Amino acid sequence: MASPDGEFSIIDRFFSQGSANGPWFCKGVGDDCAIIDLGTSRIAVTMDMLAVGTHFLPDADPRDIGYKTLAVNLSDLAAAGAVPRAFFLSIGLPDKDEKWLEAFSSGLRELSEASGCALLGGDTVRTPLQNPSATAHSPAVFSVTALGELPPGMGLTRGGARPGDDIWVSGTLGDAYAALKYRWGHWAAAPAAFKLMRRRMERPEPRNALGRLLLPIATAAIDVSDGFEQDLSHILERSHVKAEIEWDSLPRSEALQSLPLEQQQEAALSGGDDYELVFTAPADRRREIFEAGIRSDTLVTRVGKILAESQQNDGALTVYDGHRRAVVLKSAGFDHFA
Ligand SMILES: Nc1ncnc2c1ncn2[C@@H]1O[C@H](COP(=O)(O)OP(=O)(O)OP(=O)(O)O)[C@@H](O)[C@H]1O
Ligand SMILES: Cc1ncc(C[n+]2csc(CCOP(=O)(O)O)c2C)c(N)n1
Ligand SMILES: [Mg+2]
Repeated sequence: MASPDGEFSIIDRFFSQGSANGPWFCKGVGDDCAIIDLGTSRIAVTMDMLAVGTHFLPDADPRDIGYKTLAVNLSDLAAAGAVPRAFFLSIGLPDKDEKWLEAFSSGLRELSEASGCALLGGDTVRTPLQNPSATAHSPAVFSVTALGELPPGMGLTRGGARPGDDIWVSGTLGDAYAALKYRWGHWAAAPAAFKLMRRRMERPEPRNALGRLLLPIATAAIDVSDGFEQDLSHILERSHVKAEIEWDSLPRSEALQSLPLEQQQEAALSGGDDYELVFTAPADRRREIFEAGIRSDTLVTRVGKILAESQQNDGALTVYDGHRRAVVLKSAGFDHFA
């Protein structure tokens, strides 16, 4: 459920009314991508802005910052099932730090080449430091707009889940958040486990190959940026359904499983920064989904079921442990303003 003081209430109140004003048929604000229908084809468009301090630790490697800035946008295209084709980059620089720019642009280029998504334009401005005595002088904000291609009439959204559908997750959940908690000094982990989890935080793998294969199979999809529970709830709201999840079936890495259960639950259910896909599909498509997982070399795990809105359970989403007791969540997930 969105907080009345949070990020989503700002979007709802001030920025959700515009989609009827233009001539392009497009699904309205509220999905991972705007899907623009040009008749003979469709284009999925997404924009994600990132800031040092909010999305990256102040000492993050600028190569990883470049890589992740594009990766999180490709992840939104994956959630629509779109093939990444092009992106635009805006960047604010306090000064001309060539070493930083070299590293940032090489990380960006690495994923651009690997994904076939080309940098076609952007904007570069000076963003003076507000506090001249600040020691940090590396660029602070970057924004990418990414465009992906969809076949005519197609495109996954958050809105198509139906009662009886299975709920699936790609990859594993919780590693990036656990790495962040370790870096903040809040949690402990063995060095080898931290190394694996840190990689997941620094270099998320957008699931575009899987997303593309799910296009004719899945009924709804979203990528997990703000936390599994919160992001699945967006599917539930927009599809007007409820859901139940089996905690024991949620995919977790061995590294995460080395942490105490409470920490695993906080990280996997509400941590965020995973950039995995959560998607729904009818139960008779299971074999095709496993095949899509194999073809895209991506782990796919069935974690729960979509219920009708009228079906009895306490909230829209209940996560059950192995004894059929509801798992109580410590946090509602990431929100910039809540
Ligand atoms: N300032 C804004 N103006 C118009 N629409 C907005 C604005 N901010 C967000 N949105 C829209 O609100 C919806 C939810 O945004 P949100 O950023 O949560 O989605 P997301 O990009 O999938 O998530 P994340 O940013 O965590 O990757 C999206 O459809 C997005 O395009
Ligand atoms: C320094 C630091 N602090 C916090 C986090 C975690 N984090 C930041 S933004 C976000 C959600 C997605 O963002 P958005 O909704 O803007 O796309 C998450 C889970 C991090 N990675 N680094
Ligand atoms: Mg998204």
